[in-house]
Amino acid sequence: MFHIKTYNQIAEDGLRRFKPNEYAVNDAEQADAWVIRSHDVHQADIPPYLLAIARAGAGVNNIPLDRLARQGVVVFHTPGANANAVKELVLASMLLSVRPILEGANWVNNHTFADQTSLEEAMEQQKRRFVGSELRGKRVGIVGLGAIGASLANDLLHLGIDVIGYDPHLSVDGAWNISQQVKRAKQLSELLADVDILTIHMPLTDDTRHMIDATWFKQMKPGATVLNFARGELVNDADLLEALDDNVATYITDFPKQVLLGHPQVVAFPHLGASTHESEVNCAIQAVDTLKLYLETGSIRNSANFPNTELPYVGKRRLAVLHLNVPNMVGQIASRLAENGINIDNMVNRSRNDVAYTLIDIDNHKHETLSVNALYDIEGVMRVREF
Ligand SMILES: NC(=O)C1=CN([C@@H]2O[C@H](COP(=O)(O)OP(=O)(O)OC[C@H]3O[C@@H](n4cnc5c(N)ncnc54)[C@H](O)[C@@H]3O)[C@@H](O)[C@H]2O)C=CC1
Ligand SMILES: O=C(O)C(=O)COP(=O)(O)O
Repeated sequence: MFHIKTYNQIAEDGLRRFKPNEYAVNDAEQADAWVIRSHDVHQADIPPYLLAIARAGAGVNNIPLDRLARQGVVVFHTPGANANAVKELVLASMLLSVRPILEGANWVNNHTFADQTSLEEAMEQQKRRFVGSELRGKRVGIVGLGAIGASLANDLLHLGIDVIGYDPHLSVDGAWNISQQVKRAKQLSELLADVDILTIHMPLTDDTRHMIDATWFKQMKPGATVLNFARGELVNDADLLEALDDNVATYITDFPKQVLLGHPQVVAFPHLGASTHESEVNCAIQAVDTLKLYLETGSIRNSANFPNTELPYVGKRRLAVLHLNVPNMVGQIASRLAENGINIDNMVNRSRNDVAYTLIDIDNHKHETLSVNALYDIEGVMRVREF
């Protein structure tokens, strides 16, 4: 029986995939794994028995990935599972940025009129205040062409928008998802100087924190709009406030900051990007399925801190070893097994940055006295599991 603890609102459709005879959800403090969304793991105590954390969502900046990797805790996330929800909110925000839709709705809702005739007269007289412009023909710059950025780029083309993208780390697979009509900026400056709307879709990392600062804003056209549905900490708020007094007309974000609240040129949502029923279900299902795969077979899919490592589970005795990525680990593991008279039947070893993972299927008949302690003796082994 595995024990699972959840943080945040995780869709029932996902949690139901934990079969009650094999999993207990939120019934014990000592959980083998957590399922979370934006819960801040940086401040959390990580118990030694925790095997994995599954983030039902894309961004993993709320999780100390490297520290957990060295503790042998595998972190999963759900790439692309909420991209459509974010994209649709970004599209809505782009429409809000060119037409004073909210202002018009607020005006009509916040007034009282003597009768229908006076309502209609007032409307006809006031509507000139709410004239906007169209998205068609505008130029939009997208920074980060991953699941959200790529899907957005393709849809914007259908709206008659000129799209230019920048992503220095774009994978070949990622590039295949993007229409050839999307222009590629080789330098960020090519994009910034030229767009009416800039939208950010890159992850928050130590390299990107506060990256969007005065050097970006100063290159932008007067009257430009900046959309940030990625993370608040990507932006230097002081520089943004100066830019809003200067050339940037509007900032629309999913990540409100105290210093920006109430600013007349700022529209902020309470982190609603992934909050659709469809996206919550997609994320929860993907998170639970990858977690179950790991807990039940040792295979790692969609991890954010360990290499993806899959070995079909054929019911043989299996050892799963999380270890540092240093020379001769596989040799040492194989020697220990040989010393114990154990024959390796099938094996896979993958590495990622400082850590690595070795999955070994062993001969079913010769292992009965095997103790995983023999492998823990090897320096650099973080965790050994037996199936
Ligand atoms: N508002 C919300 O509720 C949500 C926000 N997000 C945020 O959006 C981010 C992106 O999400 P996805 O598109 O699903 O992730 P993704 O991993 O598919 O795409 C991120 C892209 O950013 C690119 N990138 C990395 N560093 C870059 C840089 N310095 N300059 C330009 N591009 C760079 C990567 O190469 C990748 O193609 C997430 O990391 C998360 O922070 C994601 C989902 C929901
Ligand atoms: O997936 C992401 O990166 C998100 O920002 C969504 O966050 P949430 O699951 O709504 O707390």
